[in-house]
Amino acid sequence: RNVAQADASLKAGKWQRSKYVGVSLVGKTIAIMGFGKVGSEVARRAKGLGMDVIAHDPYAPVDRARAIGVDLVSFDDAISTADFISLHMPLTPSTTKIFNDETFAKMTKGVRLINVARGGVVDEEALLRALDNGTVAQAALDVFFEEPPPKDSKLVHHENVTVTPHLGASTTEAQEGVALEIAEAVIGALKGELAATAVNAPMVSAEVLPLPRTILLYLQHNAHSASV
Ligand SMILES: NC(=O)C1=CN([C@@H]2O[C@H](COP(=O)(O)OP(=O)(O)OC[C@H]3O[C@@H](n4cnc5c(N)ncnc54)[C@H](O)[C@@H]3O)[C@@H](O)[C@H]2O)C=CC1
Ligand SMILES: O=C(O)C(=O)COP(=O)(O)O
Repeated sequence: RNVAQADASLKAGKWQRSKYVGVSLVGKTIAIMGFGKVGSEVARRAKGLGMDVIAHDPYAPVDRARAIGVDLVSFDDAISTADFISLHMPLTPSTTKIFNDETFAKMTKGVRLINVARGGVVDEEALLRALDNGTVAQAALDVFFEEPPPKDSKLVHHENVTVTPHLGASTTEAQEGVALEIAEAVIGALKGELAATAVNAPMVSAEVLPLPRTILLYLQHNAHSASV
């Protein structure tokens, strides 16, 4: 129902019921691009709203998708059949600007795009063109190529775009969860346990590689620095 725009309109003293007619989700197809922790939870909720859910993820296990009634499909099949496309893949060299003029051209006219992953997976200039030519009817963006985006960003000010300032993980509960997870990981690492969630460390325990922990951490840190 265009809640954000309708809220701003009513607060500005207007009563525009016909302007803010929305679309139903029941029976619509949503493509989840990236079927990991967030994507699979979005899929569960979309199912609950009566949507048909398809997903694209080159690495997701088929049985995990099947268990919640989701079909894993190719990138092109996902974007060309969906009414809604929700992005949940990481930003990597192969996903950078994966949504561009060429891929927008394959989408159903009037598709709605949600990006709560990373701004860099979308070519923002191409998204503006797709919004202006009606390929994308509406976009909801939580993330931007540059954060914060420039004050005069045409995307931010576009009437068919709803924006939030990178609030995807911003609930009291989620932030407590993150704090606890980090504290537990640090305690575990200092005890010499495997650092299962470290992005810059090999999964080798202190027993296997018998070096003092401080030297291990130093080596792990510098291995990462050397590789970026
Ligand atoms: N807006 C926000 O505040 C937040 C944003 N994020 C973003 O959302 C992303 C997803 O988060 P999680 O689900 O926790 O990560 P995750 O690692 O559990 O899931 C990412 C999934 O994307 C898949 N993937 C990798 N390359 C792909 C490709 N080329 N095409 C399709 N799928 C691909 C992976 O196989 C994996 O299943 C994160 O990388 C992060 O950038 C995450 C949390 C909060
Ligand atoms: O966890 C993520 O990937 C997020 O995007 C959340 O953002 P933050 O870590 O709160 O800056």
